[in-house]
Amino acid sequence: MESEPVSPISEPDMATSIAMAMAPSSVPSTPPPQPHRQPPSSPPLPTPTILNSPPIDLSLYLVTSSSLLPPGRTLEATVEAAIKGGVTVVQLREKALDTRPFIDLARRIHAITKSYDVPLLINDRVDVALAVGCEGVHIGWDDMDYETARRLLGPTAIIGLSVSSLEQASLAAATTCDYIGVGPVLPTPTKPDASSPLFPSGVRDILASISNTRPLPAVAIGGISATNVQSIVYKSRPHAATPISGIAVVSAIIASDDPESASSDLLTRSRNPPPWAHPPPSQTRIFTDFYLPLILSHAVTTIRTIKEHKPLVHHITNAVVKPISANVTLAVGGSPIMSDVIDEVASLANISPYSGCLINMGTSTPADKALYAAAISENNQAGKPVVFDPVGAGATGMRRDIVTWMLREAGYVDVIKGNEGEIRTVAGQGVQMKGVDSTEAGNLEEMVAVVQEVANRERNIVILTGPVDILSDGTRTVLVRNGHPLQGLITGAGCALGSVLCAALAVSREDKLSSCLAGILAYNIAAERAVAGSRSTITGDVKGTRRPGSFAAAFLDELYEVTEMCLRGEETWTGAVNLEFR
Ligand SMILES: Cc1ncc(COP(=O)(O)OP(=O)(O)O)c(N)n1
Ligand SMILES: Cc1ncsc1CCOP(=O)(O)O
Repeated sequence: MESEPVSPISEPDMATSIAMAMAPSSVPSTPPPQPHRQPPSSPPLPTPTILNSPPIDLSLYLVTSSSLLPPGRTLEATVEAAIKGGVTVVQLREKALDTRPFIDLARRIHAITKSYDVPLLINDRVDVALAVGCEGVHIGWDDMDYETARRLLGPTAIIGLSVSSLEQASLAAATTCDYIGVGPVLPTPTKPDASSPLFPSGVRDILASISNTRPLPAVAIGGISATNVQSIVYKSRPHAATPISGIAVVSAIIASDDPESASSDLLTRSRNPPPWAHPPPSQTRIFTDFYLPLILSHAVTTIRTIKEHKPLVHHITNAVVKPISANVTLAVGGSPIMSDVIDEVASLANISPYSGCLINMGTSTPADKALYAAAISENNQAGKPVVFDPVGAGATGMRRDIVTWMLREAGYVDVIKGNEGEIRTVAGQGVQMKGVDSTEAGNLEEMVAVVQEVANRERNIVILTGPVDILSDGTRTVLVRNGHPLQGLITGAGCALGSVLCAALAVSREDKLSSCLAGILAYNIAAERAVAGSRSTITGDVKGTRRPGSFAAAFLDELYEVTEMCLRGEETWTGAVNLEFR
């Protein structure tokens, strides 16, 4: 923001400044003709001025749209309630209004915003801003060009520009605009003519692209609601550049029956770091061979903590894998519950300090989206982990749509676990899968890159399971070469790993990658021990197996044995680990 005071613009001056601005800046302009005036329809208004505004607080930016008001509510009452709830900027965006009623409405709204010291900006219409004397405008690339708007409004008016691409970001950074509105973040019915959604990772790329030239204050806009705001703010945060300064919303406030609470809820959620946030990379365990003993010792502690706290694992999963998932959860010390009832998700998310939710879309239908959204939202709010297994993600268009919706709109998932085809689908690669088995056999280096890319995009943990399991949080990556091919012959062995990951995260969330690694190591080494045979601490027998039926039972036994060892503080089983750090 520039801080020079500006002299009030009187009406004749306004006409002069419009004419000057329209003329090429190098050509001296002749005095404009006196504009034709209509008789005022109401008593004369005070001379309009563009105020000398203090630096703008973009935390919660309300954009209006009277057409979305609930029946019986006025825009004036909604704006006032929203300001009481914490709105820090108001933009009047009334596409259907002609100039006269637009100016009249703007004057009424300005009287309210001024009394709360909240800036009022006008969407698109520099003439309306000048007529009303409010604090500025928001303009897009089809509206009046920035330089002209600035010349008309003066140096201290607030002018925001829309940014929907890297190119527009660089054009905006070359101006002296005060902020940018970056969006649409998500698809939104409020602006049907909007360009393609950027999603949080696109917002992040835009912020990063201007961070070295002019790191402009930015608000994210488009499809933001109470359920996704924390996830959007979190995922759109660049690692090494200025984050967004706030969020801009239309329907989440304007269409609400209680705009004051809707606003205060949005503000609180957008300001508070989400309970599921990762610590920054600088505060997480270093993953190198040198630290292997520490990493393994942490794995043992994590598993022991599962046994001690018996976390509740709420499974929203497919019928095929429910028995093995429940048995695996019990073997590692967790407490399984299978429930697909939407009314239960809030209670289950809050029933115990140690719980988590596993969403496995093995037999999903679009009707399950409401259940998934509620489960994610409740667990996000409770700070409980959500593990997502996009089973068969690439098999059909319906599954691809559910995955896309889950990751973009439903909230935050801490872990995405899948086979190669599923993770490639999540990455946006058009993989056609047969049934729910992975059909691709890409090279390892490329798969590592895909896992890292998705983890970085989603700001979470991504696990690709296969002959080599690849885990990444976007910064640290581990390859696990433990496990046995017989795991692939047991229905649900892949899905039930999700139960262990969820149990591990339910008891230990400070370093989610380490917790997931603990779960995978115990799981895969149990499989190896089931094949090789180990001495039972109960019967003293040593019995290995090479056949799937007996493997299923032996695997469960070994999972129990390995996790019981952890409870006793024994680390010997970790001698079998075969890890590679990237
Ligand atoms: C804060 C904010 N950001 C972006 C927009 C979109 O503006 P624009 O591209 O001019 O589209 P319309 O709003 O005119 O449809 C905005 N209004 N506010
Ligand atoms: C004006 C605008 N610009 C980009 S998206 C959008 C509309 C946002 O509306 P909502 O908050 O209801 O999704």
